[in-house]
Amino acid sequence: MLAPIIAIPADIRHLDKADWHAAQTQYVNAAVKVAKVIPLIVPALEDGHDLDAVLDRVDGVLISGSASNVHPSLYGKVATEADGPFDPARDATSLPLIRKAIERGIPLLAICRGLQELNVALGGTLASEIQEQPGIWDHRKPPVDSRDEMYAIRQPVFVQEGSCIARHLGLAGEVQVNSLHRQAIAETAPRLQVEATAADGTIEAVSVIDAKGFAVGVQWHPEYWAETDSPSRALFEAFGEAVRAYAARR
Ligand SMILES: N[C@@H](CCC(=O)NCCCC(=O)O)C(=O)O
Repeated sequence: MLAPIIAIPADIRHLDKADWHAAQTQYVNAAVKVAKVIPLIVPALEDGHDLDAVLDRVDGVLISGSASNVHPSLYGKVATEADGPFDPARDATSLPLIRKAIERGIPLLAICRGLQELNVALGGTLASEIQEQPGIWDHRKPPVDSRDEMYAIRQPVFVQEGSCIARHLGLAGEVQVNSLHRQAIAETAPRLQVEATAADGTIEAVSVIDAKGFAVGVQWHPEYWAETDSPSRALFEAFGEAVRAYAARR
């Protein structure tokens, strides 16, 4: 059987005086080496996309993290400069892609910004600069140069027994993860079930209620250590299995 294909919506990045449609290597590597699927990077378009044409041709969707933030207008807030940087083309591509994938039952794994997009796509809201709230840790990207240190596994989250994410991770209770975010879910979308939290109450994992298949989001970055960290590997292997099962049915 040919390796199934997944869609990864791109970011718009500016490099060499040009705009690029880009995805980070860590997501591609986790997809290819652990989930054993072929990622296609989907261009981020503010308009003119035919996402049904994309979804007719893929067997899974992986929504990656990004340093940019979902535009606050998409969850009913007035944007301030502090809420940036923004990536409207990414928003315009990811949010409808998420809704369509859920509707079609295409396996969906949403990571960090992807979890935040999942929440907004289904009607939830986000909080910014969460570290400034009383009792909330600093979940931001550590100010270091080495990416391995930046993505170091350094904080416990607590996974609910019997949850979808527990099944995919192969464990429940405390699991150690990395953390590189300054936003988080504020109001959980009606169709999302919280399945893991940090000790400070920050939502760390959700699943889609009544999903037709694999449909979870995590605030941490399992892709970065997917080859070596057991829960990270288990999550990407479970995603790959769901994608292959979808491909076989399709
Ligand atoms: N911007 C959002 C989402 C955070 C996220 O996806 N972080 C990944 C960092 C990627 C990088 O900087 O290399 C937030 O801050 O909450």
